[in-house]
Amino acid sequence: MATRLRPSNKRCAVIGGSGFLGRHLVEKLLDRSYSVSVFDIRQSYELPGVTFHQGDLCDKQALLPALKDVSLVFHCASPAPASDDRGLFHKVNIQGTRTVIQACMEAGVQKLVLTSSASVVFEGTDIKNGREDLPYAKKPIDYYTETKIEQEKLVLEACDKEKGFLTVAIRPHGIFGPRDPQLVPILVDMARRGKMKFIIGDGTNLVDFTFVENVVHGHILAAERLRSDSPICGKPYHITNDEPIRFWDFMSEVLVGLGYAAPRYHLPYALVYGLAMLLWLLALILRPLVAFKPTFTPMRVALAGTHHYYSCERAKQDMGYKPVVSLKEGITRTVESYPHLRQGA
Ligand SMILES: NC(=O)c1ccc[n+]([C@@H]2O[C@H](COP(=O)([O-])OP(=O)(O)OC[C@H]3O[C@@H](n4cnc5c(N)ncnc54)[C@H](O)[C@@H]3O)[C@@H](O)[C@H]2O)c1
Ligand SMILES: CC(C)CCC[C@@H](C)[C@H]1CC[C@H]2C3=C(CC[C@]12C)[C@@]1(C)CC[C@H](O)[C@@H](C(=O)O)[C@@H]1CC3
Repeated sequence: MATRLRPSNKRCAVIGGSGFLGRHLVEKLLDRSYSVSVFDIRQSYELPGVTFHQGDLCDKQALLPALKDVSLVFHCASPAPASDDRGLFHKVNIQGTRTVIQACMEAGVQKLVLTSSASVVFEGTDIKNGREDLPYAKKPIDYYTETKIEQEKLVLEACDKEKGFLTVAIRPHGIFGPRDPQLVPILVDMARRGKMKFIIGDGTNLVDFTFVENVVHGHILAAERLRSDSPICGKPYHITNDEPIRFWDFMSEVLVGLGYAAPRYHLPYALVYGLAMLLWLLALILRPLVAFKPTFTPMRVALAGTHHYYSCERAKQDMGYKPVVSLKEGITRTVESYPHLRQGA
């Protein structure tokens, strides 16, 4: 029996749908009666009703079948920030995003929602209640951020009402939640290796951490409000929990929740950042001989030791955004979702 086609505005594709954010987004879209196709370089799960297309987003011929009869595309694919692979970031986040835009236009996609990052304006100095009109970082701290800036520019510049191709960029910050591959698992690994005894700086720096369901909510709000008469066309939007928290309080709540000791002893921020820069340089010089990835990268230290939280006022104003899960509930649900990461597990 032919599958009953949903109205075109309920047919979407999620590029990067096998990932942490992507899978949560796919699950919520299914709940909201979208038909969903996933395009990803790997398949990490099966879900009834989801059509998987496996391939590299840099390959337009591989991408096009996933965009057939689709009006809305979410692009939330990126190499993992920890890979620190400049060539890969450029290939996927810049060249690959050009390919995504071309494929969307060829396939007649009407809306493209990009998952950008609030860090596109972060240069390692304090940002307090930063608004979207802050300039892009002139000296991004890492290659990942460097390419996320170019990626966002490409997508927002591609917005063309005359051609009926509308785009918007969502800038989450510090996404956490069940199945997160890079925040809690890395934190626990560091704790297990005895590297979480120290607080970098005075421990009072406020930051945004955003529970994944709030990020999903922001993406779907943007998608459903993206119309030619909408103010959001071609613009970036911060999506956070709107509850800045001390970075080290968040770390401690997660660690203690999983049975590990909270960091106790303070180390001067400038000292740790300087050491991280030296280690990064050493790793770069020795790369042809030996590959090692420092745990304390300049970006991680900068994020751990400075204020960086962002205003969601524009998203509240233009999309009616407000978080659907509180930080406290998000932390509780996240800790409960990682029994295998508990101390002694
Ligand atoms: N995790 C965070 O804290 C955070 C914060 C802000 C923004 N973001 C952005 O959110 C998006 C999703 O991040 P995540 O944390 O879910 O990461 P993730 O690594 O879990 O998911 C990324 C997905 O992209 C896929 N992918 C990578 N290269 C690909 C390619 N060449 N072709 C096809 N698929 C490819 C991966 O297989 C993976 O499934 C990314 O764009 C990231 O920059 C993440
Ligand atoms: C130095 C240690 C104490 C830090 C240990 C935890 C870190 C592994 C995470 C703490 C903040 C996280 C973070 C990201 C990656 C993992 C952490 C550094 C991002 C850089 C991931 C990519 C996103 O685009 C960034 C964003 O703007 O949201 C994240 C910022 C927070």
